[in-house]
Amino acid sequence: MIEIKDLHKTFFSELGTEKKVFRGLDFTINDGDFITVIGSNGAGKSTLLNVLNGQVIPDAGEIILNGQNITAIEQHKRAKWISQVYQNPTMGTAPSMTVLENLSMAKNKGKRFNFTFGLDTKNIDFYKGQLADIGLGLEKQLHTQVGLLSGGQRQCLSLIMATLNRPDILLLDEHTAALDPETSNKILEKTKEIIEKNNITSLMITHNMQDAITYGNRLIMLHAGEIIFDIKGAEKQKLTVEKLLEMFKTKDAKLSDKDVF
Ligand SMILES: Nc1ncnc2c1ncn2[C@@H]1O[C@H](COP(=O)(O)OP(=O)(O)OP(=O)(O)O)[C@@H](O)[C@H]1O
Repeated sequence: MIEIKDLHKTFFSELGTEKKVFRGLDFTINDGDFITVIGSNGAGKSTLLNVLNGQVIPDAGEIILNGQNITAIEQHKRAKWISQVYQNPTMGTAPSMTVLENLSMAKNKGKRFNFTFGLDTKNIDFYKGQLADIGLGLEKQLHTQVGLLSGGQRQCLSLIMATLNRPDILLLDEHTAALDPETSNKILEKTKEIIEKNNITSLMITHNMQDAITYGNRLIMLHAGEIIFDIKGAEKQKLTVEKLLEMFKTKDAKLSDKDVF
């Protein structure tokens, strides 16, 4: 379980203007939740993920992971528990290394003397099976440099690398937004399969309303740093794109009366 308690975060631009992104957010993520996160531009979606992964340190508040306060734990140390796939396919993989080298590195993440473990040849069949499932031909390119792969192939690899050691939480920041619709669907279906099979607690940001409805057991709508809708289970299954768009229109009225701007 992850508890976010009374989270505050303000950014200052170079010109000194301030942007209060979170003003006391409370949010609990239950074990096994697969939460889709939607919301307007600048609502704080990526900042929420960055607070969880340790890239952004909150001004106040606490992040509690399975009872442990991890608020002050550095990003590279949290990587043991928290994995992320980014929107940009060039992030999350090492371009000058081969597919198999990248997978081997991910498998050994968190162990001492990573690189001396060398290639993880004993799991090659498993890797080939995972890569073949997605249908982008990667299983035949284990010895290809990752920098030469297509964006879709790199995202496929990033997803498999991020989930190899079953993280406590998987963060997906619009991880299929840069892909064509067919490739995006393939990666989303594989994402769902991996999450469900391994029961990985996950948050997925998307601007695609249909994907937000189709995937996951819970949907949150973030606006001006507040969760204005939190829809679960059977209620979520009844959602339609039209209904979500209607809900979007009520977003300003849903904000609490804290000092927003
Ligand atoms: N490192 C930073 N420095 C300054 N401002 C930042 C920083 N990170 C985020 N912000 C600002 O905080 C606000 C929230 O940003 P965030 O990226 O979390 O929004 P978002 O909901 O993910 O938006 P989008 O849908 O456009 O990606 C924005 O106004 C953004 O400009």
